[in-house]
Amino acid sequence: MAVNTETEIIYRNPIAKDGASVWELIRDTETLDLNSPYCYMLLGDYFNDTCMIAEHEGDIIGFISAFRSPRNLERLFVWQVAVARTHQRQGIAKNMLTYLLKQKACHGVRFIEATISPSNKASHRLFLSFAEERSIPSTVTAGYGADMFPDRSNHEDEPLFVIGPIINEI
Ligand SMILES: CC(=O)NCC[C@H](N)C(=O)O
Repeated sequence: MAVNTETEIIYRNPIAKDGASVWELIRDTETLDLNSPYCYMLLGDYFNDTCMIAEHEGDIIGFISAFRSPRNLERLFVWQVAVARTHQRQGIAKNMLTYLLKQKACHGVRFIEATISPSNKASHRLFLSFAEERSIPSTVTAGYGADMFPDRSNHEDEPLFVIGPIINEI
């Protein structure tokens, strides 16, 4: 059942204690690679300046994990974007990405990168519309091919989307 949440969403950076709830969110969306609960705790502890939570009535219903490339700080790699099934198609992912890019930790970011598998239609829509609405160029290259994943994992290709250069502040 979709929930109309136009006014009640809270956007904030995660903390380590959010790890278990984020893990449950990713598990329940069934579209992303499910990392360990420990991984989501680490993200909330060490990378939380470039991660974002969306919360509705105390429940975590959205999550973005990202980090700036250690080799090139102008590049923000967006690792995962997830919104609960009950809250999708309401602009929550775009709001999380917009709020994230306005964070002090993202000042100076000129390229947004992400790998998006063909079946991840929601992230396809998010990244391409985000770029189009701001007239920012976007490119797609090979990324991580299915053949890079373990045999029998049935993992899809993970093409690399790059949005940029971002000239003006988002
Ligand atoms: C943007 C996004 O959510 N990419 C997912 C990459 C990968 N399949 C994962 O789930 O970590």
